[in-house]
Amino acid sequence: MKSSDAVILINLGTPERADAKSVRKFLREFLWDPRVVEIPRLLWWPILNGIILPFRPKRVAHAYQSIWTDQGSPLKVITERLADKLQATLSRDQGAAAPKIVCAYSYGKQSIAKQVQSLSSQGYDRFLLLPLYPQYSATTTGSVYDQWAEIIRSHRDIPDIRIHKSYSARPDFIAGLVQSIQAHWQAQGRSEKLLFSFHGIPQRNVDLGDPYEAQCLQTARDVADSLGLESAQWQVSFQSRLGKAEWLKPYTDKLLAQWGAESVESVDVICPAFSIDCLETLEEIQVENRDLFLASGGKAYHYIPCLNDSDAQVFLLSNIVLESFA
Ligand SMILES: C=CC1=C(C)c2cc3[nH]c(cc4nc(cc5[nH]c(cc1n2)c(C)c5CCC(=O)O)C(CCC(=O)O)=C4C)c(C)c3C=C
Ligand SMILES: [Fe+2]
Ligand SMILES: [Fe+2]
Repeated sequence: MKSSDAVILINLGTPERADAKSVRKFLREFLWDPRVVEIPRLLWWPILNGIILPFRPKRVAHAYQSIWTDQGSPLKVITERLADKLQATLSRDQGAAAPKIVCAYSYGKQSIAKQVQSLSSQGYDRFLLLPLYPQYSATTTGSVYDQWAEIIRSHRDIPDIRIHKSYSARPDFIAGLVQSIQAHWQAQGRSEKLLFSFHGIPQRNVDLGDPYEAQCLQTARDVADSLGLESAQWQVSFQSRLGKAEWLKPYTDKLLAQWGAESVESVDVICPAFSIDCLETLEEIQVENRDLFLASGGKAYHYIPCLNDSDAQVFLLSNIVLESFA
């Protein structure tokens, strides 16, 4: 490692403000990425512009308002805080050789290309792109590879840029999740079921070769094994689907409603596809799905936060950084 190394922590991105206009702008860019929605452009354009963008932003802006903080969107606030902590830890341990840590987002402000350009102008010449997606999917990490290829294409003297593809089964990632669940159990007691709710993707993507589902199942199994759980005590599900096509099953909301109706009394939910708490965890899982479970007959529902800027997350990422530049 040398002092001209830099790490770009990459997250999905988020609207600039919690209003319909900002959400529309964000969704227009995000949902137009062919990695995210694989429907042919000629078919997708009228659906996006005629059905989704005129109506969805108002409803989603409401959801964002319910989680917004004085500093902005939780996804951005916590990602930046994590970068600061990682920088402090690496600077403490590596001194002058520590790499510079910054954040970038696939959609919205602070793009990966802009960060590479800004770091290059400051003299940094070796880059690690570190997408904060533990499990690889073409819909998320694949799109970071596309942006990496764009950067390469636009340079004559190509910069040294490496990417970390995934970390779904790394022992330090699994240990971080295990510690977080155990700490939750110590503080709040243990529920009847532990649910691993991952962000969904269309079933078709998996049929065409996306390894995301297999990596999610691996993460969950490794954590459950480390906790010594029996198969009846835990389950995997998939949340946040969009549109009418079939997505990965079982669906989190349907499963929770079914459990409530079947007299499952209490559930702990953790979302290991998300490194950082965001709309999909803080609103959909912590509020919407809690209400659903309780209304269906469940008695207690606990959401276990993402690793966020915890020591376990900083430890995991600093290990990845040190290995990448070794
Ligand atoms: C067509 C759709 C989508 C796919 C495929 C998809 C995959 C996917 N997304 C994440 C992580 C996040 N998604 C977030 C929000 C979000 N996701 C979609 C659609 C797809 N995601 C939408 C439309 C939205 C916006 C909110 C909404 O309109 O419902 C976020 C949170 C952003 C925030 O600002 O807080 C994250 C993070 C993963 C990991 C993933 C596949 C593996
Ligand atoms: Fe998403
Ligand atoms: Fe959602």
